Amino acid sequence: MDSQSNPSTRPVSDVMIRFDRVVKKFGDNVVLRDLSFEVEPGEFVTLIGPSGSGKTTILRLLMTLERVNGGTIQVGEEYLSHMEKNGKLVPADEKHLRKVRRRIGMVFQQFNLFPNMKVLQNITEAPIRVLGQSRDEAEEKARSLLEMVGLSDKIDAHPSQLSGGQQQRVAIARALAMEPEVLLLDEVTSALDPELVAGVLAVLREIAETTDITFLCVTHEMQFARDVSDRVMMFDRGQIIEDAKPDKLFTDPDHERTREFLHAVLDRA
Ligand SMILES: Nc1ncnc2c1ncn2[C@@H]1O[C@H](COP(=O)(O)OP(=O)(O)OP(=O)(O)O)[C@@H](O)[C@H]1O
Repeated sequence: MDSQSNPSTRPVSDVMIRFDRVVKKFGDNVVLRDLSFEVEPGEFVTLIGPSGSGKTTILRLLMTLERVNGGTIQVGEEYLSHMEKNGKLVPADEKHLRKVRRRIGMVFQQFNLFPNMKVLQNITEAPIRVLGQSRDEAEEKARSLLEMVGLSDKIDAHPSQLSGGQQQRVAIARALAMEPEVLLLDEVTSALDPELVAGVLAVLREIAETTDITFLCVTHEMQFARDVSDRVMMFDRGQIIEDAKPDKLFTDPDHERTREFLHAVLDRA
């Protein structure tokens, strides 16, 4: 068996995210069935698939908002559900979970900004409280991030004074301020008016191209997925049925379900 086909024998330094035979159930509903996949450091991987197939569940497991019912998840060399103690794997405690969680940022469909804080404070709050940065350091970083997302002039605005697209760009800046190694994107444009989508996608594209952050992205924006992803995984009924480079998957998929899904999505667009 080559090392590619057996995730558990590959050196961990090659892998930023590893799901190894993960099972996730909600009651009798088995959402993920022995799911295994890996994402390399710096890769941009997109998950596509029908509604309800378990894509968001994958991201929520990585954020430790859900727990696995079987199998293991690793971020870099660290397990989410377990930690190493005296050479043995034991169940993770809260401190360990916080440490792993800190490596991961997430941007949601709903921007979830703090409504009572101005844009600047929305971005500096967590770096000051969680990373222990000084206010000056956090504000300097926030200013450069706001420039990156094209919102330098909104630094003193409140979220309610911004468009949805601008709020989402603040949410992206806020996630980046925590210096994540992994950024999870969950349908980040689906709550936006169509004319605001391009601005948000352009920002994400720039971040993907100019940083070494590892991305795991769930989206229905097929053109974006095709342009930005290193790999696209087609997900159906709790399993990856196809995992390929975007040009291959979008033009010549191997699996009939992928073909049907792409037709359905592109017909709707
Ligand atoms: N907290 C929960 N309790 C019970 N069932 C849940 C919960 N979260 C998700 N599910 C179920 O798990 C399945 C997968 O949901 P998930 O949100 O991961 O799918 P998805 O592929 O992201 O779908 P969509 O594209 O519609 O967001 C669905 O059947 C859903 O009803």
